[in-house]
Amino acid sequence: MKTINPSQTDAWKRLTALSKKYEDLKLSDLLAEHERFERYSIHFEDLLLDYSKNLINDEIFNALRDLAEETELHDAIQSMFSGDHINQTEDRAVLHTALRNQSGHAVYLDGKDVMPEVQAVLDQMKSFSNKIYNQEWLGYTGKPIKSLVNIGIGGSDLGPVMVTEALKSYQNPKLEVFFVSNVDGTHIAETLKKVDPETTMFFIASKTFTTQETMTNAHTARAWFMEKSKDEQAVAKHFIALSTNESAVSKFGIAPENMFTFWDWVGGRYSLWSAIGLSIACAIGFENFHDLLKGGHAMDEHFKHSMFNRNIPVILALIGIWNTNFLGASTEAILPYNQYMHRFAAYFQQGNMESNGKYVDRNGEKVDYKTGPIIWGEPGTNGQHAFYQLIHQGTHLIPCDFIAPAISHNPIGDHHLKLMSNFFAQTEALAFGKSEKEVKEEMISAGASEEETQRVLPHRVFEGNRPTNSILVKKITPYTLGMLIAMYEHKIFVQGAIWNIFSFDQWGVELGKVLAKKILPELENDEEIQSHDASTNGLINAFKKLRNSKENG
Ligand SMILES: O=P(O)(O)OC[C@H]1O[C@H](O)[C@@H](O)[C@@H](O)[C@@H]1O
Repeated sequence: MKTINPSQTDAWKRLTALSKKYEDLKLSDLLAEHERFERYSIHFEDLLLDYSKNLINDEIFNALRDLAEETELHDAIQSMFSGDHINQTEDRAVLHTALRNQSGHAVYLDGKDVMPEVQAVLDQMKSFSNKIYNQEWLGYTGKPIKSLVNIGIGGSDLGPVMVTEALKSYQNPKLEVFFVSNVDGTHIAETLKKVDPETTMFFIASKTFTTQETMTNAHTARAWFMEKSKDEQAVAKHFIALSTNESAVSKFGIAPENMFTFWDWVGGRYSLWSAIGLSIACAIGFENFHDLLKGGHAMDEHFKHSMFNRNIPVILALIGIWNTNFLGASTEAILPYNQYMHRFAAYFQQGNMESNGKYVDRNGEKVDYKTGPIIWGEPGTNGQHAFYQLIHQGTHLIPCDFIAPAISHNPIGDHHLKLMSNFFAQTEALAFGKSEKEVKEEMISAGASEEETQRVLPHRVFEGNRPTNSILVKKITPYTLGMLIAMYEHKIFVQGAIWNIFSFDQWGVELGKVLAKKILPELENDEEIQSHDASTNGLINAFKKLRNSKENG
């Protein structure tokens, strides 16, 4: 991939000028145009993206599309799908799309087709997950497995958690799934209280098989299991590994036949499509897992082959760039109006922030423009009663993605209609707000005095003009969820390509890890510490005093 500084392109300069020219652009004016919805929305299969409630017009959109052209996005997409080592700082290809490739065509990496290996692991996953799902895999006392415990963190946790939660209505009711990620002993302790060693399968999920949190939790789980079973042979029936690191897996004591492999060209935060997704396949059944892959692949094809102005991930990415780099937004909220998707925003917090949280460009130089936004969100309508106040009337511009299914898995009474009325109401309210005139009329007709109306008026006015995307799908099925995940993955990719940063490394997580390793032995005794700065020394020494003090406990 070539390195092109986006802020030096003609399109960027035009966009800067356009942000001044249209600084008074009003969503209420834009949305008065009858064809606005037809022109600023896209259907792809059962998915609809409405991006008409954004502060863009044709001139702005064309300049954004030119930015994509000028920064050679076509070549970047081509490079990723064709297995170039686009993760240059780690000298790796980025081929998670091969894991869900349903085309029947080869995917070459350094001249070798990776599809046979991908298929072999999928076959292994299929046979294992069928046994678990159908209650045919028996534990060391001959009972079927009832509890699945995935031990992993970051990309080896968030994807499996998010998907198993989102697809809970597909789960075999005979199975319960648990996720242990935090090194805080509470996480594993509380989980072990709920499971029985005779009927529990532990999935040790770690790409590197060296991550401190995961290995600590895995050792604790194995010690607990050994204490209960008192049988070394029994481990093979209750522990499997999902990893790229064969030697560390065998050192831990897991036999090769109980290891499900993947490859260095699968980034951790893109790995739910790989063996890391095995807990998903076991919980919802392999066919459903396969549908998830198919949905992801459908979005890959759309992304690869659609023109930029009809390309959902590209459009989302360009709108994000407009909001971030030209309208001053620093954050984006993801708001699924679907309770099952309650971990979706948390999942893309890692997906987006670990990928595009970079201040150095592909030349190793500090960027002079903003890169990845802060991602957060909660399911609607909970968020409405928590943080929407700030989105409506705060001083920050917070572009939001609203996501909802037309059909609920739980069609009870009028719950879904109420949920959806909130979904539609919020984007309307954010766009149009409420004028002084409206507030005045409303208060007077409710019997408020002129004086009271004047006093409260400014507080009850909503400026509006807050941009949103609305994403509607028919139903949250494995296939649709696959499409949605791949849609955001590619949005992140497009933004990273345009921002000229490396989206597939994560050096930023290293420093803290290294320092924690250095500090750990210093905590193992009660000696006073002098080896750090004033604050860190002070904190460590206070911690040592506190843990030894007799008072309160
Ligand atoms: O799967 P592993 O190797 O245990 O890594 C877990 C996580 O570790 C680090 O925080 C990062 O590298 C993440 O991208 C990764 O997902």
